Amino acid sequence: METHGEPVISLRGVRADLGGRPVLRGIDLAVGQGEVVALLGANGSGKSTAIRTVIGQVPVADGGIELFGTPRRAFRGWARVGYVPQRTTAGGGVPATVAEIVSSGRLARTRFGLFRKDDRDAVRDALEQVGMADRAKDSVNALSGGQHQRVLIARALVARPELLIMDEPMAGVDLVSQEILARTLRTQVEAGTTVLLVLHELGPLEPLIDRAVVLRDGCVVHDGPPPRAAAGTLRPGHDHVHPHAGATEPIRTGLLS
Ligand SMILES: Nc1ncnc2c1ncn2[C@@H]1O[C@H](COP(=O)(O)OP(=O)(O)OP(=O)(O)O)[C@@H](O)[C@H]1O
Repeated sequence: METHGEPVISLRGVRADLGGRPVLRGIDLAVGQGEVVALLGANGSGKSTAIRTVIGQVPVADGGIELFGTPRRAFRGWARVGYVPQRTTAGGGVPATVAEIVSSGRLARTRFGLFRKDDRDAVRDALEQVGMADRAKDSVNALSGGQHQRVLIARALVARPELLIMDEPMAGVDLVSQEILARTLRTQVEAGTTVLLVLHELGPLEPLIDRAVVLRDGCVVHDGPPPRAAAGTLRPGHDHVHPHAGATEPIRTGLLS
């Protein structure tokens, strides 16, 4: 997939260690403006770690990361980036309302932390996009997993980011919420938002994905057209042999093994 101008995200030779063990072993990855790139791979292949190096939550042992053409260490434009973490601890008993959680994503865009009409409108718009406007005053602890995920996505969208980074947005999400999330993402992509997302399988997001990058054991083993889910090869525990467009040899991506 061709990229347009300077990449929005660029990783070059990125290495990272966790618990004294190498987890990323020289990752090269570029995401161009307006591109939608899926990061795929088996459990433990380093997908979450890769995106956490991008947002600065995991230190880089070697290599370089740039965001919007600026070295990550010098990057200050975090209001341009929306991040949806893996949904494990989110909410975790914190007594916050849906509107409060979403508003927290707007702070970087407010002037002096004061919420003006624009900011309140943005919170309402984001909640409407994910179909949660009628739950604004409810405690997040009263929500289902899928509704919770919709709130986290609204929080990422409320600052109107140019780049959206999401870690398994569909994991543990019911069908209704999956459809709403797919629709929300389509709206973002149509508006030109750049997207990097970790996925376990392409699923309902497949039509939106421009490129798939497959990790295995901390290395990129495929970077190109998304593997065809329709071929029925995305079975957990099996190597996925993907016939690369134009290549004569099939590429063993080890998608979910
Ligand atoms: N904080 C940590 N300390 C030590 N090791 C870690 C830590 N976080 C992750 N790891 C290890 O790093 C490797 C990659 O983990 P990572 O979460 O990036 O994988 P993943 O591809 O996102 O997997 P999953 O699909 O299960 O989310 C795994 O072997 C994991 O056990």
